[in-house]
Amino acid sequence: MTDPDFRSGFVCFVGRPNTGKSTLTNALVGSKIAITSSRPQTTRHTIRGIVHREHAQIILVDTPGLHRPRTLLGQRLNDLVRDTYSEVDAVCVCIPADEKIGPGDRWIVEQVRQVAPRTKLIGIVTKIDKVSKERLAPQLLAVSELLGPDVDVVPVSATSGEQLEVLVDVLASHMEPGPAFYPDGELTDEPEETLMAELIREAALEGLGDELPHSLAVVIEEISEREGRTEKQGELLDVHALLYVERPSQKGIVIGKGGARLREVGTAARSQIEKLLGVKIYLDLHVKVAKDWQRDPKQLGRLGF
Ligand SMILES: Nc1nc2c(ncn2[C@@H]2O[C@H](COP(=O)(O)OP(=O)(O)OP(=O)(O)O)[C@@H](O)[C@H]2O)c(=O)[nH]1
Repeated sequence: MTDPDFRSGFVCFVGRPNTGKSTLTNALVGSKIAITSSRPQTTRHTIRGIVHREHAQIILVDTPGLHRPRTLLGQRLNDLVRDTYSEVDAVCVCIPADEKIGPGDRWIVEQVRQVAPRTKLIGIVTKIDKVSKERLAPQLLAVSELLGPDVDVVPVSATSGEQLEVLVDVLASHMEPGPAFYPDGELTDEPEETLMAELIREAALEGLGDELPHSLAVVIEEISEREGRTEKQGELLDVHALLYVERPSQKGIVIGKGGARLREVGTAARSQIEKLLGVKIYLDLHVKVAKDWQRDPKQLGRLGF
C-alpha cells in the first residue's frame, strides 16, 4: 500500500427522501448493506459502505438527512448529520433526473453550505435510466446552476450501473492521497447487530403506511450459537430481537392477525440476515410497546440513538 497516487476519504450522500441515495450506496459498494426502501426516511443510522478500487478507497457515510426537529430523536439525528457533514471530504447532493429541482433541494444545499462551509460539494444526478438524453441535459444544467460553477455534476444510474465508475473517479479526485483506512474486503464497520436490526426493521415496515417508520425501533437482545449441531447440520445462530412501537394499536399492526404478519417479517428478515452473515439463523421476534420512546432520553439511549 505504498502507491503514492492512492486516494482515500469519506463521502456522504444527501438529498430529499427517495432520491436514490441508499440504492447508489449499494451499487457502489456491491453488497446490500444500506437499507433501501420505497418509503421516505427509513435510513436512520450512519451506515458506512466502503468502496474498494485499485486506485482509491471511498467510505460512504449514509445519513438520515436533516429535518425540522419535532422530537428529541429528531434533534439528535440533526446533530449527528451536522457533525457528519463537517467531517467528510465531500458532500454529494443527489437530485433525480426525472424530478424538477424544488424548494426541498434548495433547503438541503443551503443547510450543507451553512453547517459545513468548507466541505466540498458534488452534484449527482441520479436515476438517469429514467429519462432520455434530451431531458437529462437541461437537468444537468439546472443542477449546475443550483450548486454553482465550481461544483462537479455527475449523472449516474444505480440500477443500470451507467457512469458508476466515473462517479468513483470524480469522488477520488476530491480526496487527499493517502492509504486505505480499512482492509480490503471489509464492507462496513457497522457492527453486525446494527445491520441485523436494520434488516428486521426494513422487513417489518414493508407494505406499511407512513406513520410507523418513525415509531418503530429494533433492538437485538441476544445472539448465541446453538450447541450440539453436527458438522453436517452446520452452524446455527439464535437471534432474539425486540421490536419497539409507541402504541398498542401499532403493536397490532406489526403482529397482524394471529401473528401472521410477524411470521412473514421473520421469514423475510431471516433470509436477508443469512445472506449477510453466511450462516443459518433462528430468528425470534417480539413486539413491545414503549410509550413515547422518541421523546424519552433514557429510552433513546437504550435503543441506540
Ligand atoms: N430507475 C431507477 N430507480 C432508482 C435508481 N436509484 C434508486 N431508484 C429507486 O428509487 C427509490 C428510492 O431509492 P432509495 O435508494 O431508497 O432512496 P433514498 O434517497 O436512499 O431514500 P431515503 O432512504 O428515503 O432517503 C427506490 O424505489 C429505488 O428502487 C436508479 O438509478 N434508477
